[in-house]
Amino acid sequence: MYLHGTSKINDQGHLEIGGVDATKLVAEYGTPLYVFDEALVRGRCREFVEAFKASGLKFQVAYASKAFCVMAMCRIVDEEGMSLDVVSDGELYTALQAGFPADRIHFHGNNKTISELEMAIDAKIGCFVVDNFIELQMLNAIAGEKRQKVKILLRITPGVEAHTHEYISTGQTDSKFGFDMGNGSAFRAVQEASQLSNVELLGVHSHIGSQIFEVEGFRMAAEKVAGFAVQVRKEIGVTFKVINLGGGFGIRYVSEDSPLPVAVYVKAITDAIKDNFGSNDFPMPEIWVEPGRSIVGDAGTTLYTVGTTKDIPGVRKYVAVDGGMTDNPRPALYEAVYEAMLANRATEQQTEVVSIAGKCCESGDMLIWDLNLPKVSSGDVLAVSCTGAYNYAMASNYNRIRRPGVVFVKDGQSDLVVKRETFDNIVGNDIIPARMKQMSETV
Ligand SMILES: Cc1ncc(COP(=O)(O)O)c(C=O)c1O
Ligand SMILES: N[C@@H](CCCC[NH3+])C(=O)O
Repeated sequence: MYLHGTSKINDQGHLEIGGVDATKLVAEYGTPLYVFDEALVRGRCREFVEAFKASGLKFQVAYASKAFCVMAMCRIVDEEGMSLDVVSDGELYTALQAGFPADRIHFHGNNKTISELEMAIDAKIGCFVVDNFIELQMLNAIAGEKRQKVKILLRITPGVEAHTHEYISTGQTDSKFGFDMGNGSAFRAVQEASQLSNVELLGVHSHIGSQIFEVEGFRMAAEKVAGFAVQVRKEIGVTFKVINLGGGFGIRYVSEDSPLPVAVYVKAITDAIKDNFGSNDFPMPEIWVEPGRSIVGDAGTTLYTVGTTKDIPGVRKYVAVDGGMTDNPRPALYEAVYEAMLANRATEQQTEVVSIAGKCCESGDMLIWDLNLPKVSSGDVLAVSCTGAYNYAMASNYNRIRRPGVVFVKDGQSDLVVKRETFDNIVGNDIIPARMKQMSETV
């Protein structure tokens, strides 16, 4: 398993993260457990901020909180001086409860409800990323009722899509998100927005995909957005002050993955903006990005306890852990691949190939296929790396399994930042109608 950030193997032959022995974390907090390497998270935030500073452009780095949104994470993002992107009232509420400055919050989403818009306007958030014409009119109307003028970006689909390792230039992009540039709706959206009295159009936003390993797609997107900006300035006299190029920067899930250093992605983006805008007699816009996975992905490790095994000679050995698709749905959803090791026997020779099964009542609940490990026993601690993004965030209570706790580790210290769910959490919202209580009492 690739050792990320501060992870290392200590003198006891155990995995250690943030200076804390994984077996100690298991003894203290139980399993499954999400463990975050806080120094790695902060380091990534700083890499983005420093790289943008080096460009000399005005910028905002907004952490895409959909990747992992809990109050302690919002505190880190605030302390690192970044902005925060939310996509629902739940994420907005989490940020506000954590004391995140509202004016650095950006609100995304293709179907924001009236109450979400009201909540965000009341909180005086920094920017709405408007996705469609209905939202644009709704936002203008609600802002008017509240006697406010709100800042917006328009989300446009520039016709560049990243399919992990390659990019396609599509004419009319088939996407549920945003205003299409190809069919003219992006242009109409700018016309419409610029005439509304309760919105201030700052510029446009585009997001081309996720887990991207090259810079080419960002360059293509910057080029197309710049072309659009120039056209808009010429034909309707509207000048974009902000260009947001979204997120999508790739991380190393498995040893074969080779993401670029953050500074390389950022330089490519800022160079593309400088090239395309500088050469078109256009005032240099502010550049915003929204990294999610690349801030938290490889900082997360999930610790599990090994339970049962099933050996089918000549076929496969299944090793079951006490979590699975409920805490990490990505293998089942996307065939995502992960690396893992025995955290309590990290230096032992790998002698068998096993497949890691979850505990859900579902054949598809497999975390890792064909993993080399030392001979595994019940009670061993399995550490799966790179589970920081879209794991806790997408966890579920399928089979009424309680969501794990989350711990931040740093400099030999561990802090619980999300408690493990309790049985009360599981039944807490259930209601037995009175007539059923009466029936059971009469039986
Ligand atoms: C609009 C938008 N911004 C930012 C992100 C964050 O992407 P990533 O986690 O790949 O950086 C996403 C998710 O893909 C997104 O849809
Ligand atoms: N949830 C996805 C990424 C979606 C990003 C949101 N636009 C994942 O786990 O990789």
